[in-house]
Formats: sequence, structure tokens, C-alpha cells
Amino acid sequence: QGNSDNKDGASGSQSKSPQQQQSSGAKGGSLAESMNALRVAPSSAAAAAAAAAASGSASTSAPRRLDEAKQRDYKFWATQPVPQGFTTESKPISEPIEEDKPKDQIRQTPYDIPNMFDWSEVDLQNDAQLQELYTLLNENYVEDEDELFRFDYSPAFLRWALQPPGWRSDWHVGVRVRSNRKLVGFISAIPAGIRVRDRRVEMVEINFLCVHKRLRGKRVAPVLIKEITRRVNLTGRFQAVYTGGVVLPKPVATCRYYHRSLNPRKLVECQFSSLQRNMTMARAIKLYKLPDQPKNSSFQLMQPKHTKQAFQLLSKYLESFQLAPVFDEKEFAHWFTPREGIVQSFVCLDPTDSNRVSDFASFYCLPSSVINNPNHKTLFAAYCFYNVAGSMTWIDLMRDLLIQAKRTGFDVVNCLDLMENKQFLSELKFGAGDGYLHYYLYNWRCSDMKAEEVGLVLQ
Ligand SMILES: CCCCCCCCCCCCCC(=O)SCCNC(=O)CCNC(=O)[C@H](O)C(C)(C)COP(=O)(O)OP(=O)(O)OC[C@H]1O[C@@H](n2cnc3c(N)ncnc32)[C@H](O)[C@@H]1OP(=O)(O)O
Repeated sequence: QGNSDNKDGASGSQSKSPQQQQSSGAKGGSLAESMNALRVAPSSAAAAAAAAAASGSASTSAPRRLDEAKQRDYKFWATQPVPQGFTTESKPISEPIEEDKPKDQIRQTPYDIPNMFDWSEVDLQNDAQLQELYTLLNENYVEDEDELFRFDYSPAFLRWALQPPGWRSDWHVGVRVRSNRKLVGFISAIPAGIRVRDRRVEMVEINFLCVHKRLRGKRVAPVLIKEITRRVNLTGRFQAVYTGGVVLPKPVATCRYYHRSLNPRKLVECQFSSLQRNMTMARAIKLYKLPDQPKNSSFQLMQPKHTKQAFQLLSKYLESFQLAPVFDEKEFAHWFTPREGIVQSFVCLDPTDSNRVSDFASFYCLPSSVINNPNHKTLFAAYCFYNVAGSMTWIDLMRDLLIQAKRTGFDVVNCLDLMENKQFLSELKFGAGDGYLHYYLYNWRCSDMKAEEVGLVLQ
């Protein structure tokens, strides 16, 4: 019944993905939420949405399908500077929706939250507080709809993701229960220079929005969003970029998840994948087998001596996309210097000049907890990050990355169909997942982009 069958017809398993998406209500929500989209016949989903709308009982959790979204009232999002409705913006524009506010027109004090809660900055330098954030996310963050997997961002990963150059502690916003100080809500911002078409904008990336399962559906998320907006506005930034598996007004682009099985036996045992008809485990193992060594003998972990050239290579490459980060060298070093269990970056060297970095590839390491499985606790997933095929073909470069991921012990490599990734996905036996990731801009209007025009990958 899964709908994430590999569309290339070559591979023998169906894959579901840990991916960025939102859970729904007290039930605990869903990880591969957009996966479900394809599981439901479009007509029945539309009928369900219409029935819910007609009865006035539309779900409070955000929808996963565009046809559902079109019939929904977004009470909070209707008050925000985002494009309203889901019609396509065809004019080639890229501009703010509302003007920057002078500081004296920005609220100076935190938004009110119910009496039993307090705002609380989470100090990630403090190991105990970092552990509290880890626990909140480990128990309450993004799950798949069948409640099989939940993202398990490690404490060290959270530090990396939330403390890039220019990070601010007051953008690590927590909500605690007043009586026992338990952390029950969180949202974060980090600074990022983002180019949207031809405009470079100093934005923030918003991530790790999480409300404890017991507090779902109580409108805590809108208060967290308003409070982070206020704190960001106070620093003179008025735009943000964020991604999610739910449909909100209004995606600037939608990308699809693909999955490359490295350990088919474990993926099947965890119900991440299932064997299709006529596929045996032995055949699946053979199908996904990879060489032991990279084909390019210069393929190696990026070292400090490579950083400057790798930075220049990636920066130039990113100029070809419509939505892309603009890193400086310090930010590049933060995001790409290899850190075990967090991020791995590789370079290849020009065969005629071994001082020249010719190719670049990277992934970040994001395990998921396997929920209630007697045999497996953790699924080890590598997520394709930024890659540049300079001298190699995409297929050769990314096969070498897969080999490296396999050697490091990952069970699966996940990849979005953005940038030039469609060049290698099917040849390298990535299967189409049923999950989609929507990209959003806050307070910015611009025409829709295709997945391959997106050059931005968030954690
Ligand atoms: C200039 C600076 C600007 C900075 C801010 C830029 C905007 C940043 C925006 C945030 C980017 C986050 C990027 C990430 O981190 S994406 C990851 C989101 N997190 C999860 O999926 C983890 C598991 N789920 C949860 O923790 C909760 O279900 C969350 C916290 C998601 C919602 O809690 P809850 O389920 O208890 O709901 P509520 O009753 O409090 O509130 C309901 C309202 O919230 C709207 N909603 C639901 N899900 C999302 C969502 N993922 N983005 C934006 N809005 C969302 C929903 O449409 C409804 O509004 P409306 O339909 O009435 O209009």
C-alpha cells in the first residue's frame, strides 16, 4: 500500500523517509507527512477536506496536501506577511511584502503566554540545557505518520545547527512550565544571507519549532512564531526562510525526497522499506551493493588546506540557482569542516594539478529513533547537503559519496530533487519517497520556483 515505490523501476524496495514534516495533533503527528499525500487517492482527500470544511470541523493541524490547504482557513497565517491563497505568482518579482519597521514601532516586550508558562532562552553552551533541548526534540519533534520514526538530532548536531557565525542566544527561544521548569516548547532562528533571484537579503532561517505533544492544538506555535519574529525584527531583519512538510500559505518551491538504500535488510526490518513483488532479500542486497572504495582515488575528507578553494567552488556554483545561501568563508568553514557524526565534506583534486580542488560533496548525519521496534533503536541516515561536480560526472561523484556513507555505517542516504540532483538520482538507485518538503519565505513575494531552481538545504 505504500506509494513510495521507486519510480525508476530498477530498485526493489519501497521507501518511506524520515523527513522534515510536521506531526499532527495529540496523536503524535507524522514524520513523512507528505508521504501520505500519495497514499490517499486525490479524490477522496478532496472529499474529506470538503466535508471537514462544510461541517466547520476542519482539523486544526496544518494539512499535507495542496487540495486540502486550498479549502482551509489559516487563522494565524492570514495575519502574517506571507502570500495569501495558493494562486501562482507569475510575474518575475522578488520584493518585500511589507516595509521594514523602525525600531520604535516594534514591540519591546515578549508576547503574553498563559500564566503557567514562562519564556526561557535555552543556553546551548550549558550542557544541561542542551540536553533538555535534545530531550524535548527527541521525544516530540518530527515523526512519520505511522509513528515508526522520529528525528533524533544529537546534542552536538544541535550546537552545530544553532550556533553558526552570528548566532544569538536570544534566538533560541524556549517555553517552560512555570511550576517545574520543564521545557515544553522551542523555536530557533539563525542569521543567513540568502539570495532570492537577483536580490540578496539578510534573513534568518527558522527551524526546530516544537511543542510538547501534550500541548498540541492549543495555539502555542503561533505565539512562538510571533515571539521569534519580534526578536529578529529588533535586530533589523524582516525576512525569513523555513521549510516544512505541511502546506502553509504559500510555498515558493516544493521538493521531493528520494532515498538510496545502503542496508536493505535493516530498512525492511524497520519497515522503512518493503520488498516489492518478485524481490527477495538476497536480490535487494545485491541490487544495492556498492564498490568498497571510491572510484576517484583523490576523493578525500576536506582538510583545512582545501577550505578556501572548496568555498570558492561552491559559492560560484550556487550563483546558478534562484534561491541560495551566500556564505562567507567563515560560514562555509562552519557548515562544511568535517565533524564526526554531524557533517562530512569531501573534495576531489584535479589530476593534472593536485593543489586544485575540482569537486565537492557533503552530507549531514541525522539519525531517527525507530519507535517500538524490538530489534532496532536507531536508523542511521545521511542527508545530501551541497555538492559540486566540477570535473567528474554527477554519477561518479555521488557514487563515491554513497560509498563513503556506506563505509561510515549509514543505513540510507536521503536526497531532495533540488539543484542538479535529478542528474543522478535514478541511475544511482535512489527511490522516490512519498515525502515532499515545501520551502517558504516570510515577508517576501516572488514567483514560484521549480525544485531544480532551489539551491538551499536546511538541516
Ligand atoms: C523576520 C523573521 C520571521 C521569523 C518567523 C518566520 C515564520 C516561521 C514559521 C515556522 C517555521 C517552522 C519550521 C520548522 O521548524 S518545521 C518543523 C515543525 N515541527 C514539527 O513538525 C514537530 C512536531 N510538531 C509540533 O511540535 C507541533 O505540531 C507544531 C509546533 C509544529 C505546531 O503546533 P500545534 O500542532 O500544537 O499547533 P498550534 O495549535 O500551536 O498552532 C496551529 C497553527 O500553527 C500552524 N502550523 C502548524 N505547523 C506549522 C509549521 N510547521 N510551521 C508553521 N506553522 C505551522 C497551523 O497552520 C496553525 O495556524 P493556522 O492554520 O491557524 O494559520
